[in-house]
Amino acid sequence: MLGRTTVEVRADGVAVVTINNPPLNLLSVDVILSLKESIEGALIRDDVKAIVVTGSRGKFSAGFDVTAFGGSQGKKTKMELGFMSIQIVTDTLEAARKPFVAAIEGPAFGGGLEIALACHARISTSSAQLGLTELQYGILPGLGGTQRLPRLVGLSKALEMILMSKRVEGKEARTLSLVDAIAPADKLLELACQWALDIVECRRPWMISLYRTDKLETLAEARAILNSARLEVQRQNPNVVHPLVCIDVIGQGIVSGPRKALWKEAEALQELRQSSTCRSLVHVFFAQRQIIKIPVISKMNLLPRKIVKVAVVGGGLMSSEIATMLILSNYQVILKETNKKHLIDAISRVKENLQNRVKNGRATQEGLEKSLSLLEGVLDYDKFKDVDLVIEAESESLSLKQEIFSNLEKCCPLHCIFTSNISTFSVKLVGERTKSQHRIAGIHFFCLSPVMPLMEIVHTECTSPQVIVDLIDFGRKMRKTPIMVSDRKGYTVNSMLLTYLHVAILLAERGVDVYRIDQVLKSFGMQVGPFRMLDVVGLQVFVVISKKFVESLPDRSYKSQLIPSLQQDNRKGERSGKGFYNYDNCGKASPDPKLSRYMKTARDASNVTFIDSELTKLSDSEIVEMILFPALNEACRMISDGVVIRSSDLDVASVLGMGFPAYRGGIIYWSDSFGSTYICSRLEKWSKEYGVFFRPCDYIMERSAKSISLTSETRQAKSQL
Ligand SMILES: C[C@H](O)CC(=O)SCCNC(=O)CCNC(=O)[C@H](O)C(C)(C)COP(=O)(O)OP(=O)(O)OC[C@H]1O[C@@H](n2cnc3c(N)ncnc32)[C@H](O)[C@@H]1OP(=O)(O)O
Repeated sequence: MLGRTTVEVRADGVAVVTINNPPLNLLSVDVILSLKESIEGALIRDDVKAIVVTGSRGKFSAGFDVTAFGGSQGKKTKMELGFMSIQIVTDTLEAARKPFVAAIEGPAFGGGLEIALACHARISTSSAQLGLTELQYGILPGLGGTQRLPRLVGLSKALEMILMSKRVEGKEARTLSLVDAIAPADKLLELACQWALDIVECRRPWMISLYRTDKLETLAEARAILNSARLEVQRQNPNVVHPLVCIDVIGQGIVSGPRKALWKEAEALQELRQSSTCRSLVHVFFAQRQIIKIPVISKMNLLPRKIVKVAVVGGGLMSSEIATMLILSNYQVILKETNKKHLIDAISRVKENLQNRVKNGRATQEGLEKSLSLLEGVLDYDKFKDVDLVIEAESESLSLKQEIFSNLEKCCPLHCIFTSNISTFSVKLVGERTKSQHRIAGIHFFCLSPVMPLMEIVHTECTSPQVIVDLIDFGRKMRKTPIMVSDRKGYTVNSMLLTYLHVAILLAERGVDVYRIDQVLKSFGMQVGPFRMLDVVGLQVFVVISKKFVESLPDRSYKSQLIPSLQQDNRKGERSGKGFYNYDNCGKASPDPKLSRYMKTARDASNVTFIDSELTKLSDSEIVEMILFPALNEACRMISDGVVIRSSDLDVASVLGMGFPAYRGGIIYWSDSFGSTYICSRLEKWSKEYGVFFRPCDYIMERSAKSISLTSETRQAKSQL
C-alpha cells in the first residue's frame, strides 16, 4: 500500500512532506516510494521554494520496519540494489535543486535519521532521540548513514554512535553538530520552514552532508581510528561480522570517496539482512517488546498508578543497591533498618555508589547531592503512612519477612504495594500472615543490580492485575526490562543461572581446567565465563542463593566443596581481590596457578577420586553444550510449568540475566540450531555418566520423541496470566 507520506504547500512556498505511518512512522519500501513521489511532486512545482521533511504526531521516524530483515522475510522486500539509498535519498533528495530541512521531534532512528542526514539542515527539539541503531539488528546503516554521519560529527564520534547503536538526545546532537538548531516542539516546524527559506535566500549555508570534509580527521588519523575500532570490535565480539563490515564501508568512503562506498553499503546491507545473526537479533528485539505484554491484562486497559515514594526495608548490600537505583530514577526513598549502625553503613554504601558514579564521570557532584536529598534513613515504620511501594530486601529468613509484611499491613496506606526482593521463598508464603494478598508480589533485582537490566516481577494467583500493571511501569521507569514470572520459590531466571554455574563447577571438579571453561564460554559469546561470573557476583552471594536451591532441588543441583574451600582461604571473589582469579588494583583478572590446590580439596570432599580423562578431552563445542544444555533443560521446565508467559521471555532473560549472546537469539531460540532430539540424547548420555543432574525434563523428552523443536508453540503455556 502506497501513500504513507503527505505534502502540504504553505503560503510561504515551503512544502512540508510528512511521513505518516503511525504510531512510529516506520519506513518500508512503500513509505520510501511514497516519499520519493512526494519529493518529486514538490520539486516540480513552481510555487515550492524549499521542502521540510517531518513525521506525523510528534515522531520523525523510528526507521525501517525490522520485520523486513532477517532471512526469508527479508527476501520479500528485495529490490534493485542501491535504489533507495542512491537513487532516492542521494540523487533525488540530497542532490535536489531546492533545499531540504528536517524537522525532528521524537525518534529519528536508523533509516529515519538517515533521511534527515541527507537533508541540507536539521532542526530538532531538545528531547528528540537520534541514532543509527542498525548494528543492534546485525545489519549496518543502509541509507547512507555510514557515509554521512562521520562527515557531520567526525569519524571517532560516528564510530562510537554506530558501533554501539548509541542514541543521543537533541541537545547532545546539537553539541555534536548533528543538528543545526534546537527549537521547542510548538515552534519546530516554523523554524524549519524559515531555515529552509533562509537557505534559498543564501542567508544560511546549503550543506551537502555527503561531500563535507571539515569534520573528518586526516587520512592518517582516520586509518588509525579505524584500525583501533577494528581491534576493539574483534576483541569484544569475535563471532559476528557486521561491525567489521560496517567499519570497512565507513573506511572505504574515507579512502575512495563516499559515492563508491554507498554502493558497498547497499551490497553489505543486502547480504547482512539475510544472516542468521540478523535473524537472531531481530528475534531478541521483538521478544523484548513482547515481554511486557500480558494477554489477559492488556485487554483490561488499566493505567499504571503513579509511584512517588518507595520504602526499602533492610539495610544490607542489596538494599543499598536498590535504594541507589531508586534515587537515581528520581523516586523518594525511605531506607529502613532496625539497627542504627547498620542504617549508617547502608547509607554510606549508597553514598559510595553515587560517589563512584561521580568518579567515573557518570554523574556530577550536584547530581549526587540532588539524588541524596531523595533518601531518608529510618529505624521504624512512622514514615510509612504515605509510601506507594515497599521493597523488602531483608536477609533470607522466612519468619522475619513474614513479620515485616504484617507490620507493613498495619503502617502503610491501603493502596501501597508490598513486594519482596525475593530469591528463595515463595512470595505467597512471605505474605501469608496478611490479608493483603492482592497487593503482594515479588520483585527480583539480580546480583549487581545497577548494571543488570533485568527485573523479575513474581506474581501469585492473588496479585491483582492493577498491581502487575503498576510494577511493570515501575520497572520500565527504572530502565529495567521486567519479566513476569509466577511464584515458584524464587527460582526462575536464577534456576537457569545456578544450573549453569553448578555444571561448570562439576566439570572443573572432574578435571576440566577452570580457565579453559571460562575462555570457551567467553568465546562462545557469554558476557563472562562462569567462574569469572562467580567472582563478580561474590562467592558469598552465590553460596546463599545456591544453598536453598540445593536444599529444595537436590536432584537438579551439584554439591561441591570447591567454593567453601576457596572461602576458607578468604578468597571471596573480585571484591576481596581473590577468588577463582587474582585481581590487581585496577580489577584486572589473572589466572592463579594455586587454584589446583582448592580443586584437590574439593575433589577429596566429593569423593571424586580421579580426573575424568573423557572430560579433559572434551572439545570446545562439547564444553559449551555440556554447560548450557542443563540451563536450557531448566528453561524448558519453566516453560512447561507455566512460570513464564511465553518461551521467548526466557530468551530475553538469558540475554539480560545470564549474559547469553543476543546474536544467538537467547537460550531457547539457540536450541533450534541443534533440535530437541540431539539435545535430549546428549542430556540422557550425561545423565547416565554423571548423574540425574543432567536428566532431560519431560518437555524435552516429549518434544524429542515427536521431533518437535523446543521453540514451536504447540501447547498452550500454563502461565496463570
Ligand atoms: C536501512 C536502515 O538503515 C535500517 C533501519 O532503519 S533499522 C531500524 C532502526 N530503528 C530502531 O532501532 C528503532 C527501534 N524502536 C525503538 O527503539 C522503540 O520502538 C522506540 C524508542 C522508537 C519507541 O519505543 P516505545 O514508545 O516504547 O514503543 P515500542 O513498544 O518499542 O514500539 C511500538 C510498536 O512498534 C514496534 N516497533 C518499534 N520499532 C520497530 C521497528 N524498527 N520495526 C518494527 N517494529 C517496530 C514495536 O515492536 C511495537 O509493536 P507492538 O505494539 O506490536 O508490540
